[in-house]
Amino acid sequence: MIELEGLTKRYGDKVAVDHLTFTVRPGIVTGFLGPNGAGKSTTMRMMLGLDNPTAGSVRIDGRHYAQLKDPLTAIGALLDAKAMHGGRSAYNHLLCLAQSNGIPRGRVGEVLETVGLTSVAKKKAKGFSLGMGQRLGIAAALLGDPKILMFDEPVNGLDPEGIHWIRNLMKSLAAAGRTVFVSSHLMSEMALTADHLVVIGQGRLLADTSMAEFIRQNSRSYVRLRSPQHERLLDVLHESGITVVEAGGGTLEVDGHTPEKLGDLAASHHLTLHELSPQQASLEEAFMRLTAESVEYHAHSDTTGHLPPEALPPDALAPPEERPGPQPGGWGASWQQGTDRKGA
Ligand SMILES: Nc1ncnc2c1ncn2[C@@H]1O[C@H](COP(=O)(O)OP(=O)(O)OP(=O)(O)O)[C@@H](O)[C@H]1O
Repeated sequence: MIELEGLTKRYGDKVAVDHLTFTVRPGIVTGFLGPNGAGKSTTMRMMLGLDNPTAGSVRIDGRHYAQLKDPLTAIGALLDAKAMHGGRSAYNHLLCLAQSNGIPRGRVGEVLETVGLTSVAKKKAKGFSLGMGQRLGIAAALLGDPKILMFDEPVNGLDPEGIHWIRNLMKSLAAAGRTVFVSSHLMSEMALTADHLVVIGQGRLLADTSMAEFIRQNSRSYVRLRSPQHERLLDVLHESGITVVEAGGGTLEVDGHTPEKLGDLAASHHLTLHELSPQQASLEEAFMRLTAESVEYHAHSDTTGHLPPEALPPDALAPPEERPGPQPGGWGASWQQGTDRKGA
């Protein structure tokens, strides 16, 4: 369990993390979301004792990080996959970590096997691709068989097979009773992986709730209708006092009424329906609605901080399997943190 209480970090005038209080519980995957610059990495660094809080505290199973004996056996983390000695082989990199934390040598081979790097164990890490580096970072996190695992953008650079693998790994770690805390900008991936969400914006807590509740509270649900007797259907709906939005392509959208009621209404007027489908917004849309006010870095010209509806991705309402990944250069495109900016 990770417990944050009033956690705050200031860099000069900049409040990077602002009185965060929440608990990350065992047995589930908790997703950590926020727009660029929201304070996620800073929060994770303070959890690992890499940055000192200006105020507040973090406890790892009841203790401050500095009080942990052999910290890798209590909490394993992937923060920056490139933060390793490139001249060392993957095996030696992990062996050094193991020796400094009282972890038996045999565990190195085990974690290399788990992440699929056994065949390149003797190769120097500087020749690794981004995806291989991520796998090595994950191996380091697993090395001490810790009860708590923390991953900052773990799928960054992984191919589809790798993404599938890390998703299942996180779920199985949680199912085994471990605490799993993961940040990602890939909303479709987060929707498939996390059970619970902590969302921050400009350093402040915006939500701490289950995935289902988060989407329900922050998104619109409606029914989509399509009929070859479009005009007649519109008339029937209007006559029944039902507000309709014409969504283009001959589709109609209705809020606040069940598919059953709308289907029965159409049938009672002998109207044919080619579509009658309940729609639930995606995690991406829910996230963008909640954080629109706190997005620091906009890719469009609106300076108010509000995202107009037309700025939402056109696929935001599509089911996850039909949604493309984040667009290059869009808000969803993640960028690897440079250590220079994080050095304080
Ligand atoms: N060492 C530092 N010195 C000064 N400001 C910093 C430092 N590290 C972070 N910040 C600032 O603190 C804020 C939070 O940054 P942080 O990297 O924690 O956000 P993030 O949510 O991880 O962002 P991203 O999604 O882009 O990775 C940003 O405004 C950032 O510029």
